Amino acid sequence: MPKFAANLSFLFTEQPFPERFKLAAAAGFRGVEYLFPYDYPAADVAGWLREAGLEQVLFNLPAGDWAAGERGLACLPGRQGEFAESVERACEYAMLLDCSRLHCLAGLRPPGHDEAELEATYLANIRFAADRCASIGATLLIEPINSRIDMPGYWLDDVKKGFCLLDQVDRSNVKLQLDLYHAQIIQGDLARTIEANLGRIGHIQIADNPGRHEPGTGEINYPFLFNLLDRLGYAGWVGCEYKPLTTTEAGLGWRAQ
Ligand SMILES: O=C(O)C(=O)[C@@H](O)CO
Ligand SMILES: [Mg+2]
Repeated sequence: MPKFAANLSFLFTEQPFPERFKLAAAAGFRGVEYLFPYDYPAADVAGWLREAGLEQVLFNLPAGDWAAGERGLACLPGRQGEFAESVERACEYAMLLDCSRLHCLAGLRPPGHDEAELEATYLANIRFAADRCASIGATLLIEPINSRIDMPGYWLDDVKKGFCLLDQVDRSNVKLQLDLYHAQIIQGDLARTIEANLGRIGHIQIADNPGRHEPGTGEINYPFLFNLLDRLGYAGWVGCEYKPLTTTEAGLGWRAQ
């Protein structure tokens, strides 16, 4: 089986954020990821990781005004200064948390700008972020997210577009974050997509479809895909980014199958 990381924005939400680290460790996870650490001092988060014996696998760059509905800054013309600040803040946390993967949200398609302008803005921002990440030994991840159900208006909403952007960015420390739940909604053909692009995939996330619940609750054949990842020698992490159908603990049985 691959290495599974608990996503603490989705799992163990029965308890406050600081408590979730030890719950993840007690449930057998060795790594954690979450959306954002910025509500807490990095030294506190580092302490929770250390006490639980966990590796910090991944978190996101600040993504604009999340509460107001923003979902990243990278494709937004006119927001480059704020984007640069978000890169700096994420890198400060990554160094203190010893985290070598950062995910950069693309943003929602803004009205009044053509596709060429959004793409040029995105590519320039991603190259800037990649070079700063390289200076601390980190990989920058970009993730296709479905815009049909979970994030209407999201700009990077196609898996092929994600791989095409990787080619254009042309930085060896930029990889694709393949969230198999989103990929299933966007296009399916999961096994072939993994097999054809393994070297360009820097992180994987899982949830079943429909519902975004734990593996085994929907149409995706996760035992088959986990076997495939083992057979292909995928050495990265698989983030458990799903909404437990009932409780987190009750929904962990799929790992033993
Ligand atoms: O929504 C997802 O899927 C993610 O991986 C998040 O990090 C994006 O906010
Ligand atoms: Mg995801």
